[in-house]
Amino acid sequence: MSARFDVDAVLFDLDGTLLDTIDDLHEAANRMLAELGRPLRSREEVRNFVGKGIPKLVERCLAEPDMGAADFDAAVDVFRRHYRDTNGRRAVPFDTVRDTLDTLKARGFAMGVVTNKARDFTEPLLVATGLADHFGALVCGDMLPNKKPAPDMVLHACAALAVPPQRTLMVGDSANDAECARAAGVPVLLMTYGYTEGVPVDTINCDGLLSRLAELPPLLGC
Ligand SMILES: O=C(O)COP(=O)(O)O
Ligand SMILES: [Mg+2]
Repeated sequence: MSARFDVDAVLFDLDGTLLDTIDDLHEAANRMLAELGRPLRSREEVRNFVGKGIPKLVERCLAEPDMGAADFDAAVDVFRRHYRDTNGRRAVPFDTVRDTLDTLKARGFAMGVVTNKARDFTEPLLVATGLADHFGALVCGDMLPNKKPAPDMVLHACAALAVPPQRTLMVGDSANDAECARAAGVPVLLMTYGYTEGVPVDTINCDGLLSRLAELPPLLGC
């Protein structure tokens, strides 16, 4: 089968692309808000707040621009304490993720995860969901100075996999992934079911949309 993308490596976003993590994030956010005496957030609100890492999620949940730095840092610590407990409890791979990763691994593709989630939460989550063994590179939001949408994390993952950006494809769910990949010179596909910070996915500049990950292997020639 001819490949639409002639690549050796595939990089995946995590939240909203490989894993449905909203229930765990929502519960941790509302435990934090309850502990701080603030109004709770709906699942849909938290879904729209995910994408730029934990401090940004906490900032969006609180929506208190005048909060001092010390209080804000304390709120982030409260969120982290609760997320350590909820992380991985209800998170599950989206439909066809596991089988597709197995297929690509068997076909010899190098694979990496590029997520704005912090490393301390990403590693146990990949283990809890049984995905950890698929990836030769893991680049998390607190490992480099610049998170997605800056290109740094994708370039770092390419270097770690020893595959040049022009032989790599990114699969994500948000404008953060699309802009990051584009800036790194990597083509990018977006899942239609993910977390887009409230932006309609079909308005984001990318190389194509997938409604389930099983649509990916044929585009890579398998
Ligand atoms: O932690 C986040 O805000 C989003 O994580 P992601 O980059 O895996 O979508
Ligand atoms: Mg995402």
